[in-house]
This record gives sequence, C-alpha cells and structure tokens, in this order.
Amino acid sequence: MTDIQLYNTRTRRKERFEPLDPANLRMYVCGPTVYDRAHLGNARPVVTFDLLFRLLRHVYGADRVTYVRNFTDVDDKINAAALARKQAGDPRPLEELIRERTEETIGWYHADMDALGALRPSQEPRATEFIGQMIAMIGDLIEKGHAYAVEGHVMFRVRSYEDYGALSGRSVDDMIAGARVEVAPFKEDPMDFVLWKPSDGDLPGWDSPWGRGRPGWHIECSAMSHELLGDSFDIHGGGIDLQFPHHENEIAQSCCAHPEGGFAKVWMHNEMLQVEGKKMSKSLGNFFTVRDLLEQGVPGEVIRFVFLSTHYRKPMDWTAEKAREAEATLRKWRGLVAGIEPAPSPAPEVIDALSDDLNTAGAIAALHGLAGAGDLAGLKASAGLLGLLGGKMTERGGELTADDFSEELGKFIKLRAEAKKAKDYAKADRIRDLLSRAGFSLKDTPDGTEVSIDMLRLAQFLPSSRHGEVRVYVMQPGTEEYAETVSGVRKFLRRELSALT
Ligand SMILES: Nc1ncnc2c1ncn2[C@@H]1O[C@H](COP(=O)(O)OP(=O)(O)OP(=O)(O)O)[C@@H](O)[C@H]1O
Ligand SMILES: [Zn+2]
Repeated sequence: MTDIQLYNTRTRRKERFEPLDPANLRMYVCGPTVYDRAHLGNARPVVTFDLLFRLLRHVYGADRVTYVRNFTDVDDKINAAALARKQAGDPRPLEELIRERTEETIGWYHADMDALGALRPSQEPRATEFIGQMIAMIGDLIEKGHAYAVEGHVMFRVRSYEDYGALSGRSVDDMIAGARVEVAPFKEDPMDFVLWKPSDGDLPGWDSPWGRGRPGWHIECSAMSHELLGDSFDIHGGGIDLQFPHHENEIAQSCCAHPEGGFAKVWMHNEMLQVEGKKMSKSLGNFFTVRDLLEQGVPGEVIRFVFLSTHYRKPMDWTAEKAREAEATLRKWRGLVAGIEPAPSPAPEVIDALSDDLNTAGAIAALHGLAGAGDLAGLKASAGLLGLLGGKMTERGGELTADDFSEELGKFIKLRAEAKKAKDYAKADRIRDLLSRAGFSLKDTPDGTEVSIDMLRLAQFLPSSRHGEVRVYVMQPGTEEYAETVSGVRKFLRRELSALT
C-alpha cells in the first residue's frame, strides 16, 4: 500500500495518513456560499481537494472514498443579493428570488468546476436540507451547557470548550485581540458566536424552539458532516482563510456535541490565490471569475495546470505568462499521447510525488521526465491521475467558423443589403440583431460584409442543455456535440430566413 503523507494543520507537521477505516474513507471540504459566480481563488480548494480525492481513490479504491462538499445556501450574503434584485423592481417574493439565486449559482458553479476537470464530490449537501439536524445539534449543545438562548438567538459559549484555539495554536485571549468580534449586549463573552438567529419579515426562516429563525454559518458544516460522515472522519479541508474562526468553531461545536467522536483527524488548508500580495476576495473587489477566464478562451485544463504547478500550501498569483507556459506544455503532451493507449497504472514516481503531501510540482516534473524518455503510455496514465490529458481535448473555442454556415449567412447578407438599398433600415437592423443573438457579428468592409462568430454567445443561445456553456470549449470537429451545434444553428437560421422572405 502506498504510504501517503499529509500536512496536518492541527499538529503542524506532515503525518503518515492512516485511514480510520480503509474500506470507508471520509473527507469533508467547506464549499461555496452560493450567491455569486466563483472567483478564481474559490477554484483553488476545488482543484486541491479534487487531486487528493483522485489520489485516495487510486490508492484505496474508487468506491471506498466518500467526499462531501456542501453548498451554503442560507446566508445573509444570499439574502442581500436577492433583496437587491427586489429593490431593483422585481415583483416576486423574496423567497422565490433567493431560491432562484441559489439555483442559478449552483448551476454556474458546477459548469465552471466541471470545466476545470474536477470530479463531482460523492455528495453535495445543501444547508437548507439539514435544518432539522442543525436545530437538534443546537438543542443538544444547550442541554450540555455549551450554548445559551438569548433574545431569539442561540450563542455558543466559547469558554466552555477548553481546547478552543487548538487548530490555530492560539489562546482565546490572543484570538480576541486579533479578531474583529462582533460585540452584542446579550453575549456572555465577546468570543461567543451565533448558532441560531431570528428571522423577521420575509427573510428565510424555520420554526425552532427559539422562534422563527435561521442557522449561523458554522453550525451548517458541523451538522452536515456529522449526518453524512459520522462522529469521526478522516480529512477536513478548506482554504486557510477558514481556519479561524470557521474551523475553530466547527471543532468546538462538533466536539462538544459529540465528545465520544474525534471529529476530523487531519485538517488540510490550501493557501490563498493572491493578487499583488493580497488574497483574491469578493470583499476586496480584486477578483475575476473562472468564467471570465474561460470566456477569454483560456481552457479549463490550463487553469487546472497553473494551480497544480504551485504547491497547495504556498500562496500564488495568476499570471498570463503561467497560462501561456501551461498551454504550451499541455499542447505538446496532447500531441505526444494522441492515439496512445495509457499504461495500466500511473508511473511510481508520480504517485510518490503526490503521496508526499500533494507535491504537484514534483509530479509535473516527473511527467516531463516521462515525456522526455518517450514513455508516452506512462505519461498518459500519470497525467490522468492529475486530472490532465483525459477525455476530450480542451481546445479553445473557434473550430467552428462562420464558414460552416456560409450558405445561410450569405442569404442573410444579401437580404440585408437589399433592405439597405431600399432604405428599409429597420429590416436591416433586425437582420443584424437576430444574427447577433446567435453569436454572429457583422462588419461592413469595402470588400463586402465580414461575419465573425462568438462561441460563447452561440453556446448560450442554443436551448439544449447539451450545449451548456462549458461544452463549447471542448467541441471538436467530428464530435457529436459539434454536429449537433451546427445543425441546431442551421435550423435557427433557416427558420428565421423563411420568416423574413
Ligand atoms: N483567494 C483565495 N484563494 C484560495 N482559496 C480561496 C480564496 N478565497 C476563498 N477561498 C476558498 O474558497 C472556498 C469558498 O469560500 P466562500 O464561498 O466562503 O468564498 P467567498 O466568501 O465567496 O469568497 P471571499 O473570501 O472572496 O468573500 C473556501 O474554501 C475558501 O477558503
Ligand atoms: Zn465549513
């Protein structure tokens, strides 16, 4: 059995990983609050823990690893986003706007993370589906003296848990000094944090022994991980920004509610994606989204490769130069392995590197070694373990060109020219607009009208879900999607043509 070493934030050293139950490995990773598109920083834990998931599946067996990553779909940021829409004049009830917002965001998240080659976790629980378990856990904490109800709130009594701060290696008093703790008159102690809070008006709320309200953020993860993974599980992950207070609070809640279990054995944290030395974050406004990059034509596989080039515990920047180098390497390797059957197993040096606390830079160096030595079957199998070179080619959009529709487009251009000549500018504009809806833009030049095609617009325009936003980047001539896209667009153009004439 391969020996896996992982750095445990809690003990602050690399440890030999020993599963609690080798037949049932369990990992929980804090997922996104679904109120907006994921920024590039949010993708870093996804790629990091996807890689760990793949490694564990390889070493222990694919059906022996359970990976849970939650969606936080009840949160004040979501409420604020929905409220903004309502204030902008949307007549629908807030509840409906909230649901629409979270559904939409989860769809975006899946599409973007799929594009990075991340496997879907085994389970993706939504907080709103586990409110009952949260209420039960909070009730239990009150009974055990670790929490108190006050003014419609339930607060966790931090001083009741002796080991509070162990994960960060700091005392409660140091943490108070360094943190922005919310002062509320009803708190027994400034460190106490919210387990439950009242909801008034049309804010989302559930009935509870403490009145109509909603859970605090931290209790969500404690309740969901307990429900799905039990009192003790192997690995808990997330970004280092969550270490305090979120993970300290999760530990306090879970260990006080279930003192018989050990909660998470290994704590793993990815470092931050930075912009000029600062964490990329929504609140600082220094972010761009995964979707922005995909739209610029950067293949998801390139984004993944750039992440993997830096060790997950080191801060990193995104640069266009890194993306260019990654793309050149991937293209070269794809050229080499085309048509080659992958070896039955990844190369030992690649497995060894990954097993050393996910030494991805070492693994990539080993891939270069395999390519250099001409071991192409080994290269293909080993790259697969890193989630690279698999499946379809992640080509830039653009294989599909306006030439594919030259017959139909020619007719539109002719009709538009005729309309202009007859001074029917409304009709000429209508033709331009309907083409632009499908992603075609027209440019008049002295030599005639040039047509260019915006792949993303085109993919979004097509109604079928097979043509989701991501697909377009993986479309190649000769594939089924390609043929479907061409015929879908052609149908639309013909229908509009016959309506015009
Ligand atoms: N710049 C970053 N680099 C790496 N990981 C990050 C970064 N920003 C957030 N994360 C991680 O992304 C995951 C999702 O976090 P969450 O949804 O709470 O982010 P957010 O609140 O939208 O982001 P922000 O911190 O920008 O407000 C968490 O695991 C978090 O640690
Ligand atoms: Zn969490």
